[in-house]
Amino acid sequence: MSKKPIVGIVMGSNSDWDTMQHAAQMLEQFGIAHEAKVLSAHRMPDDMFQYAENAQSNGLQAIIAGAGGAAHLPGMLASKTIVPVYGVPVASKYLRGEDSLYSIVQMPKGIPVATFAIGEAGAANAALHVIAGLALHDVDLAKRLGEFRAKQSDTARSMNLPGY
Ligand SMILES: Nc1c(C(=O)O)ncn1[C@@H]1O[C@H](COP(=O)(O)O)[C@@H](O)[C@H]1O
Repeated sequence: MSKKPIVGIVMGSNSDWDTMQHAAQMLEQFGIAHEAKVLSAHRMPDDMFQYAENAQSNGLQAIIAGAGGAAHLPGMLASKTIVPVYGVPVASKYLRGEDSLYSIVQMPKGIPVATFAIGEAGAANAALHVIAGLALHDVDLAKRLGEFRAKQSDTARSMNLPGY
């Protein structure tokens, strides 16, 4: 994307990309300029702090942060920026992402992270939620989001069950 990113997608490891690419695809589909990078609170804390500190001045309006296991990345980002953080729990190897979910969702009062479902649906929905926020001030985007929803309804209406 050549336009200046307004949404940052970050994740603790490149092993999270299978999940987080669904956020990127959704933003791409709606033409929202974004960036995607690996950023770990645990493995590169100084980089993570710098990213959060510069997020607002760099023009980011939302950060979608995915992490698995001891998923501190979204919460630590939120503690260093007032740009809204949308957390995506990535499914972990041993606890299937329940650890990621609880790590992200149980933020202390005062430092919010909007937390989504574990995995692919959570990543896509985080992007859709960001898009919905942007659409409040963008008539064309609102129209396209409405069309997306209508198409989804049509697909659901046309679902048949074998024998019924
Ligand atoms: N939860 C975090 C953080 C963090 O929160 O800073 N950094 C990496 N990780 C997670 O570790 C998992 C395993 O990472 P590797 O696959 O690289 O071993 C990933 O799901 C990543 O998000």
